[in-house]
Amino acid sequence: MRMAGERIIERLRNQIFENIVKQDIEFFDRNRTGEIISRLAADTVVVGKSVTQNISDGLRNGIMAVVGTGMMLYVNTSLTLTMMSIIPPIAVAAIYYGRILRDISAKTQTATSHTTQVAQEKLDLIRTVRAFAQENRESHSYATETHKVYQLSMKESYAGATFFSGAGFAGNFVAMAILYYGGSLVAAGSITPGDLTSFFLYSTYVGFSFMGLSGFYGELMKGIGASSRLFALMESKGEVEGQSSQTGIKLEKVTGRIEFKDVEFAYPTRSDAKIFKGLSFTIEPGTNVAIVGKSGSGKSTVAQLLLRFYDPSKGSIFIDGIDIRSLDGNHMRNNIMSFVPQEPSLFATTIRENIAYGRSNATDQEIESACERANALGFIKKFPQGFDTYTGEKGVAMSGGQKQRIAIARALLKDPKILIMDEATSALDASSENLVQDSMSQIVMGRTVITIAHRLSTIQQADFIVVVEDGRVVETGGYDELVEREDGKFRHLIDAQLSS
Ligand SMILES: Nc1ncnc2c1ncn2[C@@H]1O[C@H](COP(=O)(O)OP(=O)(O)OP(=O)(O)O)[C@@H](O)[C@H]1O
Repeated sequence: MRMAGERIIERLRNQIFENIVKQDIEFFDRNRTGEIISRLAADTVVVGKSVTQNISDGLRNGIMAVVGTGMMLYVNTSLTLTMMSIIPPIAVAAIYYGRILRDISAKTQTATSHTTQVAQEKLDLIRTVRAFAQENRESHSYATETHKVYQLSMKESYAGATFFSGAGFAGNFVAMAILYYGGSLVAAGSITPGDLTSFFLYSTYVGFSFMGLSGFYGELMKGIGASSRLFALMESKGEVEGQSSQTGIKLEKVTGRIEFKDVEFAYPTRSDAKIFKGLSFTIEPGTNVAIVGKSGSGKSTVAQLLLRFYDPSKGSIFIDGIDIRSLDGNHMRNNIMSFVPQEPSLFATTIRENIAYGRSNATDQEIESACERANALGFIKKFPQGFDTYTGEKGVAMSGGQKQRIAIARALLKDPKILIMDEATSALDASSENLVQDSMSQIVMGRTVITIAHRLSTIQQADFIVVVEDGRVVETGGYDELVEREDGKFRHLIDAQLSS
């Protein structure tokens, strides 16, 4: 029974995590995922306990109660009815107790996961906390959260103490009633002293079984309280169909032509703030294009839409003339595109595993070659442990520039037809930036590259520049051509950057 229960829980947990990983990006924007994950773990423990331990306890106590009652009836019916008079009030009390436990359990699970979320968030930002000398404030906020869990646990204890002491008192009262009534039956010669003794023993067993069943019911209700969130997570589905599904067209031969056509978009969490109001531009295969614009103009959002983290509310995005909504999202991201995010975060593992992420079968030679093209090989080889160097949680043991070059190498290893670099050189110092810029000719070779550029100094090598403003494309052209336009938008951006 226990093994089967554990297997059910294991499957449940894996399925739910799989479901969470496949949610649309919006799910992660809306929810505090740390809280969900810790709640998932806490809920699974409670439900697991409920399924594995209590079902076997429940079965054992149920069988004992039925057999014991049969034996009691066999000895004496009226004594059995006296004994049974205790059941209706205890059953009613048990139902109330179960409901209270279910509600407290749900609240405790939420409070516990919130506590973990608070701790995780504060510890993730420990450098900021320390830099602003806010350790005491954060300790206090954690203590406040744990106090809520404590208060709920106390409530659960009070409810348990009230129910079990009440039930115990009623049980003792009935035991005395049986002795009194049984004694009078013995005195009247209706039953023998032996019958009364055996009846009393049976009733003790039955009493214990009923108490066990009440406890089982309480634990079951706790499990139900904890499982409601698990089932909600299992059933939750994202709004962007197919974002992570493996259905749709799998493009095998891609030239890398990209077209945004009349794209309108607002982030689901801020649906009234339109980022794009008819964005249209075309990128020819094999070109190196820079998207520029003021801060907050939506440059990074272009990458998010192209990667299909979100779908436009109007208009379409095409790759080689095919609407990306009809493509297999997984296949597209795995085989056609690579992405270097604005703030590359690394997994807490070795440099090698970070680079091979997404292509775990890559050979050492392929990894080295990708690093060479990203100008990362030099610094990696200087580490005593080379590719086996541990990058720290989220890559904290690497400098910003090193993280970016590792992220570029990771993207290049997949040899994508479309490479999206979201300000990929912003954390590099001047000399590292020059190194990456020097290797740009190797990076762009044979693919379409979209550089989402904040620092305009980094885009001189771009074949084509797209200027975004107020949700639309306001200018396009080559670097020299745009710089020469006296009243041009790009020229204004350059002037503004030079004077800042
Ligand atoms: N996940 C999100 N949910 C809601 N709004 C968002 C989200 N991400 C970005 N935004 C908003 O969308 C707008 C465009 O953001 P985006 O990051 O695309 O700008 P950007 O041009 O890349 O800016 P920067 O150059 O400063 O990085 C901003 O106003 C931003 O606040």
